[in-house]
Amino acid sequence: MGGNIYIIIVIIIYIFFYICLFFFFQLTEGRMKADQEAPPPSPGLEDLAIRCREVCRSYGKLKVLSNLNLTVPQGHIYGLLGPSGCGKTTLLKCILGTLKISRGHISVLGKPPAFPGHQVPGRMVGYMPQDLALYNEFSISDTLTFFGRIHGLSATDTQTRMDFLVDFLDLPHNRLQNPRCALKLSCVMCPCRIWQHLVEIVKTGKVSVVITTHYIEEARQANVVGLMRNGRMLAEGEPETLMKQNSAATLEKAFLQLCETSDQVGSKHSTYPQGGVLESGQSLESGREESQPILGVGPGPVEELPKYSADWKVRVKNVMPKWRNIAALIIKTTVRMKRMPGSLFFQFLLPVMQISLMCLCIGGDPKGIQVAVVDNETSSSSFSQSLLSFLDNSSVQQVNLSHAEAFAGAYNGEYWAVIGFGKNFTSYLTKRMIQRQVSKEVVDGGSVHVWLDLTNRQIALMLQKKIKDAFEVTNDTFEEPIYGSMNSDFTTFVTPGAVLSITFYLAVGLTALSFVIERKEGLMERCWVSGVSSMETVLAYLISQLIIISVQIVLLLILMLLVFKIPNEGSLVLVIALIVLQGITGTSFGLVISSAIDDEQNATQAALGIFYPNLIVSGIIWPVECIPYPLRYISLALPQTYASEALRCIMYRGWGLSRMIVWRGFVVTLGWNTFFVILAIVILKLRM
Ligand SMILES: Nc1ncnc2c1ncn2[C@@H]1O[C@H](COP(=O)(O)OP(=O)(O)OP(=O)(O)O)[C@@H](O)[C@H]1O
Repeated sequence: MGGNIYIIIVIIIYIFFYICLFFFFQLTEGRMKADQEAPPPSPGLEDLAIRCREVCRSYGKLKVLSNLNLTVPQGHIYGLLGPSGCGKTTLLKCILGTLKISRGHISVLGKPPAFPGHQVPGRMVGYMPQDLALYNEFSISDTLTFFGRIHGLSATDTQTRMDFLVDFLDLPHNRLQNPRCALKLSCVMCPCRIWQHLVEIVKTGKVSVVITTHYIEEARQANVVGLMRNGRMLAEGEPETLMKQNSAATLEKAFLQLCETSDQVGSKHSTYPQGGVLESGQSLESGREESQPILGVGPGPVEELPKYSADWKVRVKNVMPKWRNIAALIIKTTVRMKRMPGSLFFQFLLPVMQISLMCLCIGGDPKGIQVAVVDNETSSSSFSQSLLSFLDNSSVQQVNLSHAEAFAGAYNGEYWAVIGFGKNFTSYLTKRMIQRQVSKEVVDGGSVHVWLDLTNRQIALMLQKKIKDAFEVTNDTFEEPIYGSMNSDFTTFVTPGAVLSITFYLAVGLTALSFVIERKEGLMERCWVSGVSSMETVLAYLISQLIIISVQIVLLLILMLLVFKIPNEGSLVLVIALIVLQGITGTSFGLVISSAIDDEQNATQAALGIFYPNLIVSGIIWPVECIPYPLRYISLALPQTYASEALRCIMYRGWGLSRMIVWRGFVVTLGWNTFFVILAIVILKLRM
C-alpha cells in the first residue's frame, strides 16, 4: 500500500514535470522564433504584408542571407527572383517562422513570425514548396482534409474548397488519385489560369502572394519583383520600372544589368562563399557589401520603432497544446497506416515473429545428442544397465561401442561424450555402498567415467546435468523452489528482457525512419508552416506509436502466456504498463535520432549501432552479475537493465509496486523517456 502511494506521488510529479516542461518549451518557442527585441514597425506598416530589414541568416559558416531588405505591400503579387541557391527558400522559411534569423527584423502582417498569438505560421499563411511535399499515400481528398483540419476548417468549408479546387485545377474527379501527380499535371496544364486566379484574389487587398522562381521572365505579371543575388536584394520595384531603369527589353536582361552594376560597385571580394547558378549563366563570384538595393524600395530612413508585446492571456493560450493539431496528425498517421497495409502488417507481426523464434530456438534443451557408451559389464542385470536406463532418452542418444570405437568417434566429432563402466562396476559399487572403507581401486572401479567434448558449453552443461540427474547416488533433495519452477530454462530468463528490447527497438526504428522521411520530404515543414508546433508533432508521434504498441503487446502477451506458457505470477496490468512505457521510450529515442540525423540510411545505422551493445550490456541475454565492474555501472544506467529486472520480478516472483526493484524499473523508464523527449524537442528547435 505504502509503495503504491509512493508510485502515485512519483507519477503525479512526473506529469507535473511534463506540464512545466511543455509550458517552458511553448513559451520559449515564441521567443526563439520571434525577434521581439528587434526594431519593428514604421508608419504605414499595416499596409505591408511582409517587411524584412537587415536580415541575416547562416547555415554554419555559410552566410546565406546578408543584410537583406524586402517589402511586400498588402494586396500585391510579389515575384522573388534570383538564381538557384541565392537564398530564396531560406528567406521564405525565415518569413514563415520555420527558420530563425541570425540578425535583423522580419514582420509579417504586422508582427514578427511566430509571435505569441500570431497566426504566422498558421492559418494566415498558405505555403506551396517547390517539391510539393505531399503525402504519397494520400489521395487528393485525404490531403485536403488533413490540411483543412490543421487550419481549423469545418468539414463543410473543407468540402467547399475541395470542390472549388477540383473544378479550378481540373483535378480528376476520382479523388483517390495521388495529389502529387494531379497537382503537377494541373500546374503544367493550366499555369495561365493559376496566374489569373492569383491576380483575382489579391484584388481584394486582403491577400498578398509571394512567388519565387529562378525563371525570371515568368514573373512579368507580378505587381512587384525583388531581384536577389548571393543572399542580397539587388533591386525591388515594378517589373516595367526595373526594365526601364536598366534600359532592358526583358526582366532577365534587367537582372543581368543589375548584376554587372553590382559587380562594378561591389567590393573586391565576396563574403558569400557559395553562390547559385543562373539559368543564363552569369558570374556569381562577386557581391555587394552594402545592404541597400541598387534600385527601388530600400529600407528608407532610420525608423523609430515600438517594441512588440503580447498579453499574458494570449501567451497562455499560445502555450496550450492545440488538440486539433495533435488529432489531425494522429488521424493522418492512421490514414497513412491504412493506406500501407503491408507496413502495418509488418509492424504488428514482427515482434510476434521475433518472440516466437526466440522461444522456439533459444533456451530449450538440446535434443538427440549422441553419446558413446562403453559398458564393460556383460550381465543384463548389472547396475550399469539400470543407471543407463535413467538417462533422458529424448535428449541423449546412447550408442554402445567398444573403448577404441567410442574414442575414435568422439575425436571425429561424432559423439559429444563417452560414458564408461568398468568390468566389475556392479560389485565395486555395491562394496562402496556397504563398506565404510574401500580401496582406491574399488572407488575407481565403482565410478562412472565421463569424457566430455567441451567445445560447446551449452551442450556439455546439459549432458553434465542429465548424467548427474540419472546417476546420482547420494540423494541431495532440492525442495520446492521459493520462486520459479524446477523446469525453468534459459527462455524463462531471457523472455522478459527480450520483449522489452523488441518493443523498444521496433519503436526506435520505425519512428526514426518515418520521422526522418517526413522531414526530408518537407512534409513536416509544411505542417509547421500550417501552425503545428514541434511539441505537438512529438506528442502526436508518441500517441500514434502508442496505438501500434498496444496492438503489438496484445499479440505478444497472447503468444507468450498462452502459446509458449511463459509463467506470469504478477499483475498483468503492471506487465502491460512496463512494456508500453518501454515502447514509448523507444519512440522518444527514435525522435532523438531522427531530429539529429537528416537521412534515413544514417538514422537506421544509428539505431542498429546502438541496438547490439544495449542488448548485450543490459543483462537481457546474460545476467548483469556476470558483467565486469566498470561496465556494470554503464549497464545499470541503460534504459532496459532495471526495467528487465522489474519485469522478471513481476512475472516470476509476483511482486508489485511496493517492491523497490519493481518501481525502480518504472522510474528509470520514465526518466529515460523524459530525457529523450526533452532532447528531441531541443534538437528540433535548435535545428529549425
Ligand atoms: N539546411 C541547409 N544546410 C546547409 N546549407 C543549406 C541548407 N539549406 C540551404 N542551404 C544552402 O544555402 C544556399 C541557399 O539555398 P536556398 O535553398 O535558400 O536557395 P534558393 O535560392 O531557394 O535555391 P533554389 O531555387 O534552387 O531552391 C545554398 O547554397 C544551399 O546549398
